[in-house]
Amino acid sequence: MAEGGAKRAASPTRTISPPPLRRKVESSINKASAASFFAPTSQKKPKPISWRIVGTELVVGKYTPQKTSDTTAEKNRKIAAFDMDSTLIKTRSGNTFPRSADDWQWWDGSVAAKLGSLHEEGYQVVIFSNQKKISIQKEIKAGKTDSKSLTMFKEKLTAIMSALNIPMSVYAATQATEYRKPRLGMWREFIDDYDLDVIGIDHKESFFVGDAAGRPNDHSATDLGFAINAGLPFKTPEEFFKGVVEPPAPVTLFNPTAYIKTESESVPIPFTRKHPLELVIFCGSPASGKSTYFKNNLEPLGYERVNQDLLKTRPKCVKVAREHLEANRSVAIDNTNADPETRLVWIALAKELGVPIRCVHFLSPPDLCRHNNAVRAANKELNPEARTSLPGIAFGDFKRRFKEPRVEEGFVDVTDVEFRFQGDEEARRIWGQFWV
Ligand SMILES: Nc1ncnc2c1ncn2[C@@H]1O[C@H](COP(=O)(O)OP(=O)(O)OP(=O)(O)O)[C@@H](O)[C@H]1O
Repeated sequence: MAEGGAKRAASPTRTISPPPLRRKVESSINKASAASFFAPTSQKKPKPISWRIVGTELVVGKYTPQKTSDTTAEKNRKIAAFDMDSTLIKTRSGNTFPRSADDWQWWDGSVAAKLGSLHEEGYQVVIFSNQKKISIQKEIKAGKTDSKSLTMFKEKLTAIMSALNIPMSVYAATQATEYRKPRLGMWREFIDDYDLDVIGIDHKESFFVGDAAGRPNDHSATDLGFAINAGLPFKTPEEFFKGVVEPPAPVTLFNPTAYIKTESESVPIPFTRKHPLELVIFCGSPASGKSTYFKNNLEPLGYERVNQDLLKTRPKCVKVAREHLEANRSVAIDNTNADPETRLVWIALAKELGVPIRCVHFLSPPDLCRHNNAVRAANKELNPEARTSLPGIAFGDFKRRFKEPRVEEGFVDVTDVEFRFQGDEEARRIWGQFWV
């Protein structure tokens, strides 16, 4: 379990075809700003554990026993990957969250021996954990190195990895960025750290074990989604450590593949111009696909784009839209325009200038918009305007204000737009993963 929640019995292994091993996603994180790569804490006497902090979002620990034999294959390596909380360990106190660094015990009596055997069998052992309770940002800003929560995490992992005493590493995502499971940032970082794109991974023999499997009492399905994204067979701790078998649980994460249509289906009905000069306003949630739609459909027809994220204020938007219309250039207002009051500003402008006004309404549901938001923030190449991740409140605010646009408000027409994925194979591979 990543950050609290209930757990249940097992589901059988699921296997899916692996994605290409590695793709250079331009992280929003400046790696140069990260602490030196696995720098030992002392130059004189290297300790078995080294730590690396990436930005404020990822903690990486690597444990190398003093006396160890390298059992891993030089080619096509087998990976034994685990979630941590409620998978390898649980609290001793019985609390959902640990009280102190020593508030842990093995999740099951078989854990330590089993991980030791995996090492003997040539597996590379790694932990991928969501740890949003660890705070880094505040302390870095204050010029300190470690927060209390980070110190506690390091102490706990030092004890766990020392007890196992096998070569292993831990990746902990501290914020809701590209590193957070089910997203693949930690997996990519791991592949990068161990040159696994060169060495190769035996996906059939590798696996990921986690308790967030989407079963009725699970707090989420982020572990299952992570395994599917990484192309790893998935097991629950009950199945892996106790041999319990249960029917597969449905993946309860937002599955974007429903929006990826076949080639012929994926061509949206084209937007057509109705008047030589017109004002078009968009209405749709943040990250519903408005700007992408403009770029694909209206820009080629010669419409000018007015967008408040770029122009900052509504009066500025009105001023720029007016200038375009007075110069005989059709305009699209690429804002959310959630309610009739906001839309009235544009209807009034159109009326004043004697220009017909139309509305394009984006039907993308909230979970799709959240998905788009996460994909956009984490992938530079799918994010031409370098947008950062919008907070959840942005979606709630839209929902609260939203009133469906109607022709009676003063529009010539209202065009409903269903989301259809458009992009090349690489964009489809990224966008088609579980993100939220
Ligand atoms: N038709 C599409 N096909 C594939 N991906 C899309 C499509 N539309 C949007 N996306 C993805 O969703 C992200 C968000 O879309 P976009 O920026 O167009 O939304 P928006 O409604 O303009 O957002 P905002 O209101 O926050 O400005 C894009 O960066 C892109 O990754």
